[in-house]
Amino acid sequence: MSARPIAYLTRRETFSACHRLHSPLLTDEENLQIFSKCNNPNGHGHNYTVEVTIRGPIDEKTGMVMNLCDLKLYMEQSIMNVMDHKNLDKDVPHFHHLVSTTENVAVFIWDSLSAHMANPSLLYEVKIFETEKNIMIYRGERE
Ligand SMILES: Nc1nc2c(c(=O)[nH]1)N=C([C@H](O)[C@H](O)COP(=O)(O)OP(=O)(O)OP(=O)(O)O)CN2
Ligand SMILES: [Zn+2]
Repeated sequence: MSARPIAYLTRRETFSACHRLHSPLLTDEENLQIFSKCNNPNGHGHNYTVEVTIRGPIDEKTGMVMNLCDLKLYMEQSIMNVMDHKNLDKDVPHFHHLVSTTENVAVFIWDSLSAHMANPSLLYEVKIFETEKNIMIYRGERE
């Protein structure tokens, strides 16, 4: 029996949210110095694009790594229902005490997807375009 080919499957979603960069671990002065305009108490918004990539063997019977309908559902549960048209800092409990940088948003999405997926070991990458110029990647690595 020959080894099954490994493929990568990506689905993209976009969501809109507002936030303010303010860390509870820093003083008000430090927050202003580090985050400058992004520390404005009025907050600001982004149209985020998120790409979730699945990596795994192509099933010989279904011809799929994962059914895209399942990935769509996982992304709705983990991303769209939780963050779309929300204030990340006020509406998402995870960010009540954690600064809502895109790095932290990416880790939050990874952990949330892992909790919803039938086989979380297939999750390969979460990539977020915060703006057209600012892009974050998280692959579940920790040190
Ligand atoms: N490491 C991080 N640094 C910054 C983050 C972040 O999430 N991680 N976030 C911000 C701000 O929230 C915001 O995203 C910065 O936006 P802005 O400077 O407006 O974005 P652009 O670089 O695309 O804007 P231009 O002014 O057109 O260059 C800041 N830092
Ligand atoms: Zn921002």
